[in-house]
Amino acid sequence: MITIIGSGKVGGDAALFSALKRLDDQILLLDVAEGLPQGEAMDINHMLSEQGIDVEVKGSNDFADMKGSNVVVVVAGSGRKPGMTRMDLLKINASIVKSVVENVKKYADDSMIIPVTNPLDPMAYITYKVSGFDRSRVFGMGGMLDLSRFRQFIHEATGHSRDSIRALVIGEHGENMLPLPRFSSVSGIPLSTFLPKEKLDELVTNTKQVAAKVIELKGATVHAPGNAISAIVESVVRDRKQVIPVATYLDGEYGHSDVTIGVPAIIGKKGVEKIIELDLNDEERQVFDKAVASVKSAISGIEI
Ligand SMILES: NC(=O)c1ccc[n+]([C@@H]2O[C@H](COP(=O)([O-])OP(=O)(O)OC[C@H]3O[C@@H](n4cnc5c(N)ncnc54)[C@H](O)[C@@H]3O)[C@@H](O)[C@H]2O)c1
Repeated sequence: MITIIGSGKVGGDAALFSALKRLDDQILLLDVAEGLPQGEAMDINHMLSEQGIDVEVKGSNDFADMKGSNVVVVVAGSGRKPGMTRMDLLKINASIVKSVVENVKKYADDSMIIPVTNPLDPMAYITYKVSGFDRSRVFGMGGMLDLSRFRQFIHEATGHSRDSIRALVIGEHGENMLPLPRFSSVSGIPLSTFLPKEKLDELVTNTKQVAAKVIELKGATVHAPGNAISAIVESVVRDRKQVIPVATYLDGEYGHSDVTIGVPAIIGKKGVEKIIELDLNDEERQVFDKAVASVKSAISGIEI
């Protein structure tokens, strides 16, 4: 069973995409808001009925219902309002994530947890610490979404099919994210073959800023994060061993310890099966280290 805790905009969409991809026979939506997960589940089940898909989506306010889950997505909490940074959400969401993870520990202590609530990297740290799970079982979704945005900008700039574009974004899911043109390609051919440096710099800047633009225009980002969650869940449940940037706990990798930050990792049925260490150049390393410092500073302000 896949459990999604937080049945708001992103949680609802993650359930929808997961059901359409038939990632499990049972998907549970949990929320503290009475009626919301039940209504969301009914709405999705009605759609699945027309599609002829035998995935059962259930909505509940009872955390005990997550017993038996192999994957738990934590997307409970407030979202960014226009003008807010992800860090503004830190204090509000830290206590929500702590209490939710206590429940995951209580009812689904064999599961993997995918934190999504923002600010993502500190929330992934809280999740890791509060759960006490092995670090391979806690990996946050942030970079997967950022890379889909980077991919879209590359598609717009080159005109090449989205299918042929591979992109990578690591670091903080926030102001210090690190889109990596050097590790992105069109059909395996480096991006620099297609676009001059100034254009690549522009795409990097746009990738960092576009979430705020979507929030300004429609109030929240919904479909791209919902889909990105389902992509990570898919790599786990189908043991695809895809290389996906996830916010996971570093223990010496990239020269850092005791911090949770976006790095590329092989994601399969055992969760994070291997962290891939890229040979970053000086410029990239500087941004990555700044991201680590930013997350460490956020973490230091939270009582766990
Ligand atoms: N990591 C990412 O890439 C990414 C992308 C988009 C959104 N987010 C984050 O995801 C979170 C949710 O965003 P949203 O737009 O779906 O918000 P939303 O307000 O639509 O939904 C959040 C839901 O969480 C529920 N909730 C609050 N406290 C809870 C608790 N203790 N237990 C269970 N449920 C609880 C609320 O009732 C609400 O239904 C936000 O923090 C947002 O910033 C992260």
